[in-house]
Amino acid sequence: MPAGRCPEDLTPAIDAMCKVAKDVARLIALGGIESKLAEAVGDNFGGDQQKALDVIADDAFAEALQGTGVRWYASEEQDVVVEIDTDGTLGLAIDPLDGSSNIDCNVSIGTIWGISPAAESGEETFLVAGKNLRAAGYFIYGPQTALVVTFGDGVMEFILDPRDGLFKLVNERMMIREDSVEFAINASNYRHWPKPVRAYVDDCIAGTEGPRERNFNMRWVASLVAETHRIISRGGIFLYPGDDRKGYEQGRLRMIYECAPIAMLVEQAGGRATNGLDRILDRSVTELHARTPFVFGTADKVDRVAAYHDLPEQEVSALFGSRGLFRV
Ligand SMILES: O=P(O)(O)OC[C@H]1O[C@](O)(COP(=O)(O)O)[C@@H](O)[C@@H]1O
Ligand SMILES: [Mg+2]
Ligand SMILES: [Mg+2]
Repeated sequence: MPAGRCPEDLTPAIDAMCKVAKDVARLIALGGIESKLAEAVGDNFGGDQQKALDVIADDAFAEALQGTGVRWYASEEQDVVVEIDTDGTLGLAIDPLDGSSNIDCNVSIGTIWGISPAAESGEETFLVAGKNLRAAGYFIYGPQTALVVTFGDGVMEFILDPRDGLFKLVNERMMIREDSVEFAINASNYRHWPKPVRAYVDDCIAGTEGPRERNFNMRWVASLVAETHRIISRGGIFLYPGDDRKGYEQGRLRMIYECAPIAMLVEQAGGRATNGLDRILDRSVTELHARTPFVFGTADKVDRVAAYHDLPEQEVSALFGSRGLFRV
């Protein structure tokens, strides 16, 4: 990363992660030729199947972060917080490989991370509100490998130049556009969603004939990183609500190493990130792998989702779908 763009005490950790991201990108490019990266190798603490690349990426980041000032390492792929460097002053939370279900089909995947001040224990470091984060970012491994990062003063985008292996600054201040008509949600779970979420999506789908009086478009990549990159690049809204499936009461996404870092990036790009109602960065969880419902994107769209939660019961039920209160 070019000098002066990153706080000095974070530079060794960020540089180390950039080196690993380059290796991971190369490994992904060789997937299927040299190794079977999507092969199932076990289960993680959250009950998800671990793919070979999940474990390779986790090992590589944990090793590279040694001696970079990181004391506590909280990873999706580790049962508990790991102490890397007793003298370190930082805590690093990481989803080493996001979008694992896309490894075998050549679709964008990524790495999400957030850095906070280290406290005396791993729990005290990570079981606090996300507004404590000093930096957050993701690497996206797609047609281009990119780093999108914030240190609390806007969001920068760097693209990896394969000719010299350097991350080059291409966007000094990414801002979420407000005019997008795209929403992202896994619609196969429609019947499980809470009524306000169904009502919100019903109204998008109703298009010009519904209360929104405009047509919308839908995208679902199933890689949070890819979804975030699209929304930060051109606007829209993402929803992964809690639903009535067993184990999905708080949705699917994990607060500490997925939602909080993405929420910081989204806010720094002028957007909003909530659990449907409340700001993600004001909330904390009581377990390392705890999940949270997650809604983020263009501010007015995210606010609108919260407003649907405040509508009276009859306004969000299927039989009274006119959303009269929104029309007046
Ligand atoms: O398969 P679903 O339920 O649509 O969930 C997709 C979501 O799960 C995730 O893949 C979870 O992340 P991991 O791959 O790191 O477990 C997100 O990237 C994505 O948004
Ligand atoms: Mg993930
Ligand atoms: Mg993951």
